[in-house]
Amino acid sequence: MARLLRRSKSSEVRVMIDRSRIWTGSLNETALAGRPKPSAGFYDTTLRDGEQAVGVVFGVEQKLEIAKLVDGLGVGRIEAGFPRVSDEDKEAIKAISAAGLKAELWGFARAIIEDVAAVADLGLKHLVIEAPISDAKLGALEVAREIVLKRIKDAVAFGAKNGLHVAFFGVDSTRADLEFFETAYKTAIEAGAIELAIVDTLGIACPEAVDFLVRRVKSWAGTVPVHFHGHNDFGLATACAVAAINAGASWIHGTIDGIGERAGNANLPEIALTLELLYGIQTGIDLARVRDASKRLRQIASYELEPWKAAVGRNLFIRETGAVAAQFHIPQAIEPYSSELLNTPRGIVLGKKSGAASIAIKCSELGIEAPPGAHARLLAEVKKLAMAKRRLLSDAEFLELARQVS
Ligand SMILES: CC(=O)SCCNC(=O)CCNC(=O)[C@H](O)C(C)(C)COP(=O)(O)OP(=O)(O)OC[C@H]1O[C@@H](n2cnc3c(N)ncnc32)[C@H](O)[C@@H]1OP(=O)(O)O
Ligand SMILES: O=C(O)CCC(=O)C(=O)O
Repeated sequence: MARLLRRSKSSEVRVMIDRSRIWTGSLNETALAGRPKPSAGFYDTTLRDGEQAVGVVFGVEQKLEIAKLVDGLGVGRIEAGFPRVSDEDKEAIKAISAAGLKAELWGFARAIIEDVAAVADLGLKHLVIEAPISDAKLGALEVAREIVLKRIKDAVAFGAKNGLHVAFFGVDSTRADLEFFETAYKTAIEAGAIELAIVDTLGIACPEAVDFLVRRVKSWAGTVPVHFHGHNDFGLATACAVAAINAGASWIHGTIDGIGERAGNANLPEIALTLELLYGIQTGIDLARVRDASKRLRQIASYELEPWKAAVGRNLFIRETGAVAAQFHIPQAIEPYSSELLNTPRGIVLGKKSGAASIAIKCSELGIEAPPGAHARLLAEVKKLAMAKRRLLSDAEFLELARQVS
C-alpha cells in the first residue's frame, strides 16, 4: 500500500508507482537492505525562491496557475509568497488562498515584525521566518549576533502570539558557527517556533554534512519537525535532500525544475524520482505529471533546460545510437525505468550515429517498404546527410532519401 505523504490536510493523495516498470536492478536493494525507509513531505517554494531566479517575474494569474500545477503534483506544502516584496505578491497569495488547494499554504517573512504582520494580515496560518545566522551574512548586513537573536525572538514571538504556526529558517545555516547555530534555533524555539528549517543557502554542504547537521539538530530538538532547504551550486541538491531525509528531516524544500537563484534550488520532481525509484520510498508526487508541469513552468518563466535533464529532459527517451536501436525492442535493456512512468513516449531519431536497426525501426514507423539491400544504402545516406548538416534528420528528409535509394 502507498504510504500517505500529504501530511497536512485531510484530503490526502495516493500515487502508486507501477514497480514492474522500474528496471534499476537489485544493487540498490542489496546495498540498502535492512535500512529503514524514512518518509518526508515536499515543501514547494517555486513561487518564492523559484521566482528569485534572475529575470523571472510571475504575475498574479501565473502564480495561481503555478500553485495549481504544484498542488496537482501532490506536494504537501506550498510557499505561496513573501508579501513584503510587492502588492502583487499579496494579491497572488490572496488568489492562491481562495483557490481551495489541497496543499497547506505557507508565507515567508524576514525576522521583522512588519513582514510577519503582512503574512498574518493575509490570513495565512503558517509561515517561515528567516534570519541570517552566518557571520558572513551578518557581517555583510552589519548586524551583530545579539541583534539578530533579538530580531528572531521578537518576530517569532509576534507570529506565535498572533496564532501563526512558525518555522524558523536560519539563512546560511550550513556556514554558521555551530554553537551560534544552536543558539539561534533554540532562541526561535523558546520564542514559539514549532518547526526548524536547516538552510544550505549557497549549496555548499556535502551530503555527509547535511546528514551531520540534521542528526545534530534532531538530537536536541526532539520531536520538532526539521526541514531541509537546499541549493544546487555543486550539483548535489538531490543527494543532500536524500541525506536529509535519511537523517530524519520531515520536510524537503525545493522547486519545479530546481528553478532558483544561481544554480537553482533542490529539484522536487528529481528528488521524488530518486526516492521512488532508487530508494523504494513513496513520495505522493505524481510522476506522470512532472514533465507537463516542467514544460508549463518553462513557458511561463521563459527558460530552457538541458535536454538530458533528469526526469524532465526532452531527450530522456529519444535514442539516436544504432547500438541502442538494436535493443529498442527490449526497453529494460536501454532504460532505467519505463517512459510510461513519466507519461511520455519513447522514440528513435536518425542521425550520424544511426545503425541498421535504426533504419528498420524508422521504415516500419513510417510505413516504408524498402527493397532488399536498400537499408544498408539508406543507412549510408542518412549518416552522410546528418554529417553534412551536423544535425538529426527529419522524417521528411528520410522519406526523400528512401525514395532516392529505392
Ligand atoms: C532579504 C532576505 O533575506 S529575503 C530573501 C531574498 N528575497 C528577496 O530579496 C526578495 C525580493 N526583495 C525585495 O523585494 C526587497 O529586497 C525586500 C522587500 C526583501 C527588502 O527591501 P529593502 O528595501 O532592501 O530592505 P528593508 O529596508 O525593507 O530592510 C532592510 C533591513 O532589514 C534587515 N534585514 C534583512 N534581512 C533580515 C532578516 N532576514 N531578518 C531580520 N532583519 C533583516 C537589514 O539588516 C536592514 O536593517 P536596518 O534597516 O536596521 O539596516
Ligand atoms: O536570503 C535569501 O536569499 C532567501 C532565503 C533562502 O531561500 C535561502 O537562504 O536559501
